[in-house]
Amino acid sequence: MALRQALGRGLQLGRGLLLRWGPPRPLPAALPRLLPPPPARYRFFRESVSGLAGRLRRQLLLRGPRGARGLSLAFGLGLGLLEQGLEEQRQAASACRHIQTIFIRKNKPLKDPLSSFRWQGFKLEEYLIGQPIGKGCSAAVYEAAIPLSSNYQSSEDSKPLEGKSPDTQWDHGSVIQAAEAKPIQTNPQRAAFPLAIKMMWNISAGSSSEAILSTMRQELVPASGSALSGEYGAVACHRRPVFGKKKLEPHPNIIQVIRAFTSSVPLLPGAYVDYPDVLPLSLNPSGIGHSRTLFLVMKNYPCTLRQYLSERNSDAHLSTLMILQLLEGVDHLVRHGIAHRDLKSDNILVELDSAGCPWLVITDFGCCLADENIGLRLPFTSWYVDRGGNGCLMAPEVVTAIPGPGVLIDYSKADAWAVGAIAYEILGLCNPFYGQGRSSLESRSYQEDQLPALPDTVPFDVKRVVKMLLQRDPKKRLSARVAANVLHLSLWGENILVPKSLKLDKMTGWLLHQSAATLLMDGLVDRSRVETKMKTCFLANLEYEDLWEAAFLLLSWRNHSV
Ligand SMILES: Nc1ncnc2c1ncn2[C@@H]1O[C@H](COP(=O)(O)OP(=O)(O)OP(=O)(O)O)[C@@H](O)[C@H]1O
Repeated sequence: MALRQALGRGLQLGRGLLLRWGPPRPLPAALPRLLPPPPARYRFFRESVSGLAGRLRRQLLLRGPRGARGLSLAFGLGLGLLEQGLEEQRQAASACRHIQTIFIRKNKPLKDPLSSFRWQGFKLEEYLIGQPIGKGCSAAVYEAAIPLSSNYQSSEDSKPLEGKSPDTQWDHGSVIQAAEAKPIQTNPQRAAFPLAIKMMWNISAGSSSEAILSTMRQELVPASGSALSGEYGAVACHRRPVFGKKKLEPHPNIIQVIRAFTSSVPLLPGAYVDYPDVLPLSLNPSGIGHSRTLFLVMKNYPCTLRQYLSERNSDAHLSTLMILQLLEGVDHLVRHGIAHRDLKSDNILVELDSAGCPWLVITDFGCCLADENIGLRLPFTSWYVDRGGNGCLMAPEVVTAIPGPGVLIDYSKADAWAVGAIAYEILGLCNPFYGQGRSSLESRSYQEDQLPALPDTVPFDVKRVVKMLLQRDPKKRLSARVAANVLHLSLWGENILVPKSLKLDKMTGWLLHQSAATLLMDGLVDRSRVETKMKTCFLANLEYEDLWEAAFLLLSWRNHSV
């Protein structure tokens, strides 16, 4: 029954796609009812996809002013591309736009763990806080739950925050010392604590809510629309831009902060061992922290990318999917005029989808550049200007910049460079910019030919993408979008990437086929699969020029390698 409903929904959405290209040619209304018994299901599914894609293509052909004849013209790469009539290109661009419109709506993150607690979670007292999960330079992160949540199971390790004195509340001895020492959490533990609370250390923001929110505003960039609407932080939603600067639309590969509020600093497990100096006077007579600070509530992820990679060897396909997800996340940021500036494997969280594929989300926006006025071009007028977090993974154009009047640092490809460096870790090697000794490179001074060779098991296209992401010159470097498109085409577009026969109509047909298949997969199999999400991202960001650039690059690399 679920299968039928899903197929019905996929076909309905496909119909929506058809409607956009002209007079509807209705699909047989009885199609979902014709669903054959299980053994034939997948053949039927394949045929449905082909049929739907064929219909989509025919509608597109019929719609153009010059009709099908126009599209039958050869559309090649290189010179051939230049000779094409504008009309054909316009049609392809229009097909991309229409596909994009449909998939943008579908490119939503999964339900957050507090979606059924609309009016809850805006006060620290509502949470049950468990053990520390990790800490960085500016915060400690704890597992958490709202006690009434349906999936909460009481745990001996946790006690409610309210009504306990700091001294009796926690077992200070059972503290996990550092993020990297923590093994990947087991499922029962995470089921008891579906949330993670990040408690910022406040040593310079004062104790008023406004000052805290303003000073720590970068942390709020990935906050959802309702995250700040609680009374406790005394911040109304309409004032959000003052604190959050740019509003970032949700994305499957970007963390969602689902609640954010200020509160008094409580004594949490491990505080005296892990961060005694940043505690307020009331908790530690020699502490320099303020009594109030910012709390951010997120989904609790099982591990960071660093932890995941230290415990598992991923095959080439999974590794490519991981790099692709980071590129999709970075592209989303660039589109919103935001640079993360602190990408590293500790700032990427991982969970597994239902097929066991790692799902990556970029987190920790504390160092990001997200300014309405300057966008991605930071005036670098003195050494006091903050250039971001992670010195080792600072792109060459950022790390070598010299301040002066009128100097601007362009961050539009800086995060893409960091993805290139992290790709080494994903592909099973050490990050070339982390190591010590002679084998380590510095982003300030390395030459591209010094980059370590990637193993033979890494697909050729992936090797080229990594190399092109690590180009010193941002003009020669791939943008996150084009790099992502190259990987998408490499992963699922193999049959259209035939030199000399790459034609416009073939590409458009392939896109329509992918659209129909993704719509059906989304409803039919499991929408929380990484592969389906990635295809949705690809189709939601479809730009004709970027796609051709990616196809052209791929073919030219392959031609040169022969
Ligand atoms: N939502 C989450 N789910 C699970 N673990 C998390 C989550 N958020 C953070 N962590 C863990 O806490 C650690 C520290 O978090 P985070 O990087 O946000 O802190 P930070 O102080 O801002 O770090 P940095 O030193 O990079 O500025 C992470 O490396 C990770 O191990």
